Amino acid sequence: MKLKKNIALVAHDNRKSDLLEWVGWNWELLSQHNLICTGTTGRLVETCLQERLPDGKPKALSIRILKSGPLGGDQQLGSHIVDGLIDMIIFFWDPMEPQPHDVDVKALLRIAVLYNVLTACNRSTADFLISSPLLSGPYERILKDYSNYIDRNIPEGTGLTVTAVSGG
Ligand SMILES: O=C(CO)COP(=O)(O)O
Repeated sequence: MKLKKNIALVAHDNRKSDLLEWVGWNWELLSQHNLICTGTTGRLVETCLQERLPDGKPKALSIRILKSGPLGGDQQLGSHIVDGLIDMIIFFWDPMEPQPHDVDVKALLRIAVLYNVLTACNRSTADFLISSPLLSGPYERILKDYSNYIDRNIPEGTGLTVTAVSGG
């Protein structure tokens, strides 16, 4: 993990105001990192940060806006995790309302655990993550070795040939 972190920011509609308040509180620190957001969250975060940047500095902001969550944004973010492009996720998901893309949300949270990505789903955890002394230095994220799984024997007769793929 480099000094400049790749931080994903995502919130469901009922939690967007909480996330924006948190972003507003931490704007100075956040604007020093690369931000990756799902669609609607991203547009709101961008506006929130641009309003706070000193005049003439909006270009200093590094923010990538993916598709909206229900339109595939969570899956895009999951794919970024698999590719090693995300260091931290601040994901204020809604514990009180089902989402049309609940399966995508679950998949995103699963893949974040699998790849040992820092994940905060509430404000207290987000506060602890953003104020961690580890944030301002390089950090080696330990990845579990899944080579036994990758090299597992597939029972004969499936018609499948398992070929090792570099990097798993
Ligand atoms: O639904 C989301 C995450 O599951 C967030 O999507 P939006 O940021 O597009 O609202």
